[in-house]
Amino acid sequence: MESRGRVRGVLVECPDAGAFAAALASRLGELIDRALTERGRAVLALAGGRTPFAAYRLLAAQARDWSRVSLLATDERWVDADHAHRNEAEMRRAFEAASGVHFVPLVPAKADGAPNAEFAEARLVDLDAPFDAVVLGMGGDAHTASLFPGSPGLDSAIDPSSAGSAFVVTPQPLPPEAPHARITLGLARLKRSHARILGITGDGKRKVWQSVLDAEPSADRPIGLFLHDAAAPVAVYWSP
Ligand SMILES: O=C1O[C@H](COP(=O)(O)O)[C@@H](O)[C@H](O)[C@H]1O
Repeated sequence: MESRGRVRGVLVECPDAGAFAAALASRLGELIDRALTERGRAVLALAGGRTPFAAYRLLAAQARDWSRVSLLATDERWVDADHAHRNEAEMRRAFEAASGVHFVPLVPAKADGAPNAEFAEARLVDLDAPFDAVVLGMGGDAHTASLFPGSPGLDSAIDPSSAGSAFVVTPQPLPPEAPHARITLGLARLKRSHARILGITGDGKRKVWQSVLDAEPSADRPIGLFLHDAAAPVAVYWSP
């Protein structure tokens, strides 16, 4: 436990990417097994992007009854199910070893027409209990999930009085590595979890994380809306 900025929280510093993946997979495995023991079921919302995927592959190799585990992305790109930028598709590949695990999509298999959150909301109706774990990532602009600073849709997605759990956010500008509108879980839904974890790697992201802690919470740095909430602490996993 250590104090950073004005926030107390857990920081797990790992010496390298392998140790980061192992530590994250181990913690997620503990959280899943606790949920299975206590509730007979586990539901996790997992970051997409790139950073956590080695951890997901290690997690998937752990032995347990995966048929009682459901996974969804914290956010999804408005693309078809087989698109290379679809977070869910990448997760399905990472969890191939986890026989029987369930995936809850946030976007229809054919992402036709204007992006909308109706499909996601319909899937989330059955997942009203707190998540067992939420894994967040963070971009260099301090976005998390698809809560992109300064983007259309952000205000509703971070407003605790907004109805619903899922929102359309269109990053502005569109990130070159995944230039798509997004469906993201909102701030309140992401916080409603038995555990919140942020996974980041590299000195650049560590500096962003520290600068967010040192600043007042603001919609300009959406990850700070989690990191500054003492009522919903975030464990941070980091490696160079
Ligand atoms: O677009 C996204 O970016 C963030 C960060 O991704 P990373 O590749 O820098 O780890 C990710 O957490 C989010 O789920 C994803 O859709």
